[in-house]
Amino acid sequence: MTFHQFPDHATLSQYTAEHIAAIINQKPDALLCLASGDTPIETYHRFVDLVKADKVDISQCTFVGLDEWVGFGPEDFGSCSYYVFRDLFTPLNLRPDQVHVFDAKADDLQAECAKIDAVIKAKGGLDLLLVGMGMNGHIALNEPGTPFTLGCHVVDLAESTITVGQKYFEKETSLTQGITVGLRHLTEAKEVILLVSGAKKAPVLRDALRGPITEEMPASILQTHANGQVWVDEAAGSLLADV
Ligand SMILES: N[C@@H]1[C@@H](O)[C@H](O)[C@@H](COP(=O)(O)O)O[C@@H]1O
Repeated sequence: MTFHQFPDHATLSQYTAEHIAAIINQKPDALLCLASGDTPIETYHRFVDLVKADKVDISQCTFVGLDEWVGFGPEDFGSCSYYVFRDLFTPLNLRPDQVHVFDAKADDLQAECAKIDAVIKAKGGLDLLLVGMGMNGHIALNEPGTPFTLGCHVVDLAESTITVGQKYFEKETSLTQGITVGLRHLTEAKEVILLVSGAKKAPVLRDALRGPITEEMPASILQTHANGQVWVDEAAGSLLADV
C-alpha cells in the first residue's frame, strides 16, 4: 500500500482523474469499478473533462457499479447509481453494454450478485477499484464484521450508514439493506484507490491505516493490498502524523 496526501480536494480530484485516464490509456479495455458518494464526484467531473478533451478513449472500457441501497435504482434521486449516472456514465455517453450495475429492485438479489460476480470474472478481474470510506470504516457497503473473503452480497446496513446515508436524499428515507461488491474483489483487483476527504473522516482514517488489520474495520484491508493507494486531502490526513 502507498499513501499520498494532497493539499486539498481539488488537487486530489485532478490527480485521480488523470490517473484513471492513464490506466485506460495503458489498457483500453479496462474493467473499472468506481464508487458513488460525495468524495469522488469532482474526480468524475475532471475525468469527463479529460474524455471530452480527447485525452483518453473510453470506447472499449467496461464499468461496474460498486453498490446500491436495496429497493432503489438509477432513476431514484439519492440512490448510489443515481449519482454515478449523473456525474459519470451519462456525461460519458457510454453504451449500455459498457455499464453493469446491480438491479437493487429485483426480486432475486442473489441473482444480481451472481450477475456482477460473473462480469468481473469474465473480464479477468477489476483493473481498477476506486472506493470511498464510510464514517464507520465501511468500504462500498461492506460493513464492519464483513468477511474479507466475500464476493458480491446483500448486507444489513449499520445504524451509522443509515444515518449518514440520509445526506444523499431530499427527505428522510428508509434504508435497511444494501447490495455491494465484496472485499474479495478488492483483494483481487489489480489496483485499488481509496479516496478520503475532509476532517470528519480523519479519526476513521487513522484507525484504518494505523490500527490492526481487522474485519471490524473494513478499510484496514487496504494495508494488505500490494497495489493499494490511499489518497487523501490534508484535512483527512490531519491525524496521521500524530500516531
Ligand atoms: N455507499 C457509499 C460508499 O460507496 C461510499 O464510498 C461511502 C462514502 O461516501 P462519501 O464519499 O459520501 O463520504 O459511503 C456510502 O455509503
